[in-house]
Amino acid sequence: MTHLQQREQEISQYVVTAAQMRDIEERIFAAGMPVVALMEKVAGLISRRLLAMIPPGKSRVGVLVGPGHNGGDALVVARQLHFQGYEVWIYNPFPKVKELTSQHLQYAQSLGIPCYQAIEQLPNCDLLVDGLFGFGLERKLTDAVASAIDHFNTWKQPIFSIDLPSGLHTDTGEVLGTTIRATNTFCLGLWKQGFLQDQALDYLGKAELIDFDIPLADVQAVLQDAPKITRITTAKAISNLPLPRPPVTHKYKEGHLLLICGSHRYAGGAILTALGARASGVGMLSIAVPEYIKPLLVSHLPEALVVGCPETETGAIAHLQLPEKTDLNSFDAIACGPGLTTDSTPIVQQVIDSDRPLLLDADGLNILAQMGTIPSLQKRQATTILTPHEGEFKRLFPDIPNIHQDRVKAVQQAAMQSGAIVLLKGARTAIANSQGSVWLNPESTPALARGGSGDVLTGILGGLLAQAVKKQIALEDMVATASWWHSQAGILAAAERTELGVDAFTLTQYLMKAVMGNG
Ligand SMILES: NC(=O)C1=CN([C@@H]2O[C@H](COP(=O)(O)OP(=O)(O)OC[C@H]3O[C@@H](n4cnc5c(N)ncnc54)[C@H](O)[C@@H]3O)[C@@H](O)[C@H]2O)[C@@H](O)CC1
Ligand SMILES: Nc1ncnc2c1ncn2[C@@H]1O[C@H](COP(=O)(O)OP(=O)(O)O)[C@@H](O)[C@H]1O
Ligand SMILES: [K+]
Repeated sequence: MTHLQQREQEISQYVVTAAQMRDIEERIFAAGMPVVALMEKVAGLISRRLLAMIPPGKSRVGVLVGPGHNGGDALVVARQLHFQGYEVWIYNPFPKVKELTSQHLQYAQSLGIPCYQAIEQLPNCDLLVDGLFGFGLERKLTDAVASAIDHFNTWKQPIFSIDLPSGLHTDTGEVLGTTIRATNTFCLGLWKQGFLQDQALDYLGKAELIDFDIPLADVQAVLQDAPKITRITTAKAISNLPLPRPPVTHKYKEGHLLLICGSHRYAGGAILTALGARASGVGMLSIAVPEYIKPLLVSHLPEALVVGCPETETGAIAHLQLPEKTDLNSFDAIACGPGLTTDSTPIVQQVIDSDRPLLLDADGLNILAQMGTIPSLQKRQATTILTPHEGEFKRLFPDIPNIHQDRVKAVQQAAMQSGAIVLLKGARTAIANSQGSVWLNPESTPALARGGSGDVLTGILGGLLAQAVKKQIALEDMVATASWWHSQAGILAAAERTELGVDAFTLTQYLMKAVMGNG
């Protein structure tokens, strides 16, 4: 691996808030880096990326300049594009701007770059560079600036945002009044938390990190006391996989997973979960289902040990009937929930009472919510993992408000309340443990917004957990890896089959490819 690749891997795993970014920046300036030199450097990197991206023949550029250093960055970009032969117009409606920004504005004007205060004066451009606000935005946008942003959003031209689409909250990704809808965003220095929150995705366009050589020592110095927020990178996710296997091993050393899933009503969910578990490489897979659907599971997964259980009148599992000499202690991990219906309450209680690492999903979560025994999870001796989508999350944690406003905070609170590792599903899945550490999945695809794709995740994760227990890999890391794997398989499948082509069964068929392609 080259030095640059290593740097890219390291820097891309950090996620910061605006306050942390400011502290990091201050350390750099305090160490002697001149503010003006850093701005010149950062804007130079932005210009270089822009020049590589602007299609040939597109030479008319509008540059939107705000009152702070985001505006300063934009002015340096404007000057550099001007020297590259582009026709540049500046839009700056602010009567008062920061000192450095003001100097750049003065110099740009001295070069003959026109600067306008009113939108109407801005001629038709091929593209816009948005330097209105970056991480310094604190208040809601109103009045003239807000209507200017709304106006630019009606333009058809591409908009390249510097650092953040102007108007977006750096930490929560919330729209502060209104926000530029960017086609591309150049996130400066370190990934900001808002980039990994669902509500920001409509505005970010294609986001990329512009690394401007922030010393890792400064990042670590600022982040050490805060709860650790990690962006799940491919390199890290792959390194957590139980690969390579030791040459001398046997099936029980590679983890034994018990899946408890399915009902007459939801037989398919059991198959999808099991196929996800199969792809995880788990050494032994046992699947407890209602007796009636046992033949179905056997026909799909001939390698699995399928345990038919007595049924309720409604066709749900009434109670577990494990084979002779087997009890819950025989398993390295248990995954329980997909397709159970809410008639399998005693089973959920039984697995909670066990001392095995336990993953609860779907109806496992609904039953848990009905029982109202979340605090009792704290007493479990082994790790509990909850994987709710937003609906399940609200039923489980009704007192955590505003889940949409800040999913990172919501998942942290849920993990602390329950003592469990909580994986909150979504476009940008967020995972937290009870110590407040968070993992965010930066890439996924809306192709996964389909019934059954969560069942597949439960299978992958269950299978990885069983292996992690055997290999003493931190379970949090496995939860992060499972989330990454699930999304990458979706991305790969969607690339080959469009976003309409990724039904949950198809997704299971892309799981191995996703790892092989990144190995
Ligand atoms: N992170 C770094 O180390 C670097 C940051 N730089 C740039 O500096 C930016 C941050 O600069 P600033 O701290 O000056 O902040 P911004 O440029 O994001 O904007 C803050 C300015 O907007 C005003 N403001 C805030 N909310 C407002 C509202 N609702 N309506 C009207 N005005 C409002 C503030 O009073 C302040 O003047 C970054 O986003 C980035 O573009 C780069 O220049 C260099 C390196
Ligand atoms: N817009 C989206 N972008 C990316 N991933 C998504 C999106 N919508 C849903 N997903 C993912 O798809 C899965 C859906 O799971 P879930 O809601 O439990 O479905 P089901 O219960 O039908 O299997 C989750 O892993 C979720 O993160
Ligand atoms: K911006």
